[in-house]
Amino acid sequence: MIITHDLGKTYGNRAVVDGLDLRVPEGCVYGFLGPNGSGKSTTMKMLLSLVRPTSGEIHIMGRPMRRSTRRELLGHIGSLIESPPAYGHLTGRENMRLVQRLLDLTDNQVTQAVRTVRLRDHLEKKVRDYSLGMKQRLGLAMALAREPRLLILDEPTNGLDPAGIEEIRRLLTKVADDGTTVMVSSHLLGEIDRTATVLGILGNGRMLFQGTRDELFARSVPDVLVDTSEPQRAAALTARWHTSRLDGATVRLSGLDDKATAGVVSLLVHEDIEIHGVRRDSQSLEDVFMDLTEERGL
Ligand SMILES: Nc1ncnc2c1ncn2[C@@H]1O[C@H](COP(=O)(O)OP(=O)(O)OP(=O)(O)O)[C@@H](O)[C@H]1O
Repeated sequence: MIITHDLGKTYGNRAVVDGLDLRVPEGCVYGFLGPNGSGKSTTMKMLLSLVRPTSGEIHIMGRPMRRSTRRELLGHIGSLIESPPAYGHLTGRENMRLVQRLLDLTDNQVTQAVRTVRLRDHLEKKVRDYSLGMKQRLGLAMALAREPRLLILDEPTNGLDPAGIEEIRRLLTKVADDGTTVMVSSHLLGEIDRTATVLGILGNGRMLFQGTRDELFARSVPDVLVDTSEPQRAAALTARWHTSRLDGATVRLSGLDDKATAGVVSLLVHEDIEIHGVRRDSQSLEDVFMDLTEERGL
């Protein structure tokens, strides 16, 4: 649905987005993750022609994004970038009517969008009296009303309470089930992890990882835990080659593959250190994400 080649944006002499090759498959929920300032918003704005790329190419729905194709392509894309777009002094219904006129939509399209985000009972209220979650849902209804093939959402869960976050997650899954491809950004893995079928992780404007959750897990090497009667000495001996730290009576070693683990065990045995157990720690996806982003010094 979205393919970019070497997409880049430079402000001054700073590359904010650098050599990005995005692959967003049709029909997926693509979770676009990265710490604050990593370039997610800038990338999404380039996809929407709100920011001009410094380099690279964008293909959406199999067609290059150019001046000649932009209007038509954008007609198939719904988006929510930064704060919710509605006017506070108007009611939800009045805001939806504005969008309807602007995009020449049918009554049915508007009704359906409002039903999807479950705002039917709040349409007569002024938007300034909406909660943040309701404002986000109205923004989503505005993006959905045109029945887009692609939905691009920048941090839609930002600032929401757990119930609001759950509501957005549920909505995105439903929208994707109905056939719309969704690209959604967040700086918190936990907020979109279970909703996203494909993940793209950005750090300092570069793609650190792109693939499924299983593929992300497969790339990670869980810590090795060594139980021993002499943890201090074992940690000191292994610290020379590996990141090791004491965890009570256990030495925790990071980044060891199977061969390196065998090397460490053999070293400790050679030094007459009694080993009671060696095992791999279990990891959450959050750990993997943190490892990946911290590794690159973000
Ligand atoms: N118009 C601009 N001029 C100069 N620098 C900019 C401009 N827009 C963004 N930046 C810088 O580019 C970097 C990436 O910003 P961007 O908003 O794309 O990141 P982000 O990953 O979306 O982060 P956040 O979650 O904080 O929005 C930031 O350091 C930001 O200060």
